[in-house]
Amino acid sequence: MSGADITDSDDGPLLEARGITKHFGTVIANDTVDLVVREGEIHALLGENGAGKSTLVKILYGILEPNGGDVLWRGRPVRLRAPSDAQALGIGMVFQHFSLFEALTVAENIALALPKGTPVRDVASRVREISRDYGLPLDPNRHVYSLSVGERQRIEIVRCLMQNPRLIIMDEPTAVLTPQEADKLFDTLVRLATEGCAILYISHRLEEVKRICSTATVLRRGKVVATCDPGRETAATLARMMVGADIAEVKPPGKHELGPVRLKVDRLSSTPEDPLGTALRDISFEVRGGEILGIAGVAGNGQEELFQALAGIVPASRPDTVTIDGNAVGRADINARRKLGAAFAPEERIGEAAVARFKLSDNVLLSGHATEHLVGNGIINSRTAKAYAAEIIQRFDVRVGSPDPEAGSLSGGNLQKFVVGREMRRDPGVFVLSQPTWGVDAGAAAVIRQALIDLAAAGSAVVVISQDLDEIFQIADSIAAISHGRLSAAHPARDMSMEKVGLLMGGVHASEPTEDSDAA
Ligand SMILES: Nc1ncnc2c1ncn2[C@@H]1O[C@H](COP(=O)(O)OP(=O)(O)OP(=O)(O)O)[C@@H](O)[C@H]1O
Repeated sequence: MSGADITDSDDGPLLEARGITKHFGTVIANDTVDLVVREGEIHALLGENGAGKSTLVKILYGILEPNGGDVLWRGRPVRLRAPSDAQALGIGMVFQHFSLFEALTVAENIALALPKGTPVRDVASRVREISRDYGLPLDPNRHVYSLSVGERQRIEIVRCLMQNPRLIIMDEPTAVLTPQEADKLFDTLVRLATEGCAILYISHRLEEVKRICSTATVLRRGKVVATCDPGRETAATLARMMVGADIAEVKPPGKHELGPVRLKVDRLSSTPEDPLGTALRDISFEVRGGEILGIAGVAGNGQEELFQALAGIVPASRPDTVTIDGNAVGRADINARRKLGAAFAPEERIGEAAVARFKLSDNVLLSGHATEHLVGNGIINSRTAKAYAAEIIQRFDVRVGSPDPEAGSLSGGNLQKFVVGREMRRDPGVFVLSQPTWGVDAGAAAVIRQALIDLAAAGSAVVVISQDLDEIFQIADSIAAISHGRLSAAHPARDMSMEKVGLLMGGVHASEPTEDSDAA
């Protein structure tokens, strides 16, 4: 793409949404929303969870049809019935969850998105060109399974760029990236913007919005409540626009005595069932009562496998590989571990943590049935389950359209609040969470982080597996990093810096020799 072929239109802004309204049953997800996106601007779309951001961009990309309002492209009304209509205009979208085939190469994956019959060889040379021009290093012949999450995202971006877009929509693109990868992405976006391409950018990370976006439209409960230049705001003023009130500051864990070891992992190694998974190699650590251990790492380095081993979803080879409050549970399943007072909140909300077609009260049963008297004599106590769901909704400010909706109708961040809240209400003695605030807005993230700090202060042992280093530094007492299935030693958070953790995430410890003593 060259800057020369992008001409400013006298007809109107690149994209304009006028009075867009979208209902889901009784929920008004977008309420007469106006939005103007101009050529060459990086435009943030901000709002707390459930504010209507995803709904709006799905309408602009032709995935959803609005109930009312108009979309104008260069001043002319357009109807977007499918993504192909949006693409034909020059609108591209980079999704948060990538739809790539692991067993195919980069070039083969991209060819699938192009008109039939485009030779893979031609695609490969275009990929090389684009990746060189935009500073997006990508080898077209590599297989997707061998790539990091950052590299996978680059495929989506290159795929998008091959269609010569005038507007790129990005939904939380940095949530899965290391700080270094995020910096590279920002360079690319700024470069694209200089060439006239517009970017509509959804992010809950307000500091990065301040850094790269020149305009922001703020949504609250489906309505536009502000447009501003984020560079002239502080993260706090932006958050206030989103929420309509000040956000509570997370109070860092004060000095406190640690209790006895509550979770112990001893020489955990594993061979993944999934050939594309990561083998865990000789992982050992301890977490005491009162302690939050933050495990940093780029996705795909064994986090999922570690979570599954801790939760008992995949049993270890020896009972004493995992010990909870002195009980050797390495071979025990998740319910046996829950009965010992442990709780687990996985990264995947739909499928693993919650069932989309179940009501929230039924989702309470999913993890609570083993421990909470929700099932007696084979009969489900649905009244109690409903009361628990209502309690979680209230405490974690889960935004719902009706008192007990299906999990699948919640926005991503609201479902995450529900899942974390469901486990938290059981006051677990050992609590393991993966990406606890992924996709959660600043206000709700503060509530979740504070709740974890308070839980630890009351004597629980907490493990937070997270790619968000700000989060780890905000809440953890000690920090380790996982890379290529190996876990570094844990260090007190006060002795760590972003750079040190970044290096560990990059695997400086992974080449240290260790004995694989527990390979299953
Ligand atoms: N398919 C659906 N069925 C019912 N309600 C829905 C559906 N999709 C979205 N909603 C509701 O519409 C509202 C807006 O949701 P949307 O996903 O657009 O919010 P968001 O701003 O993108 O939130 P998040 O930051 O959590 O992703 C929410 O109340 C949500 O529950």
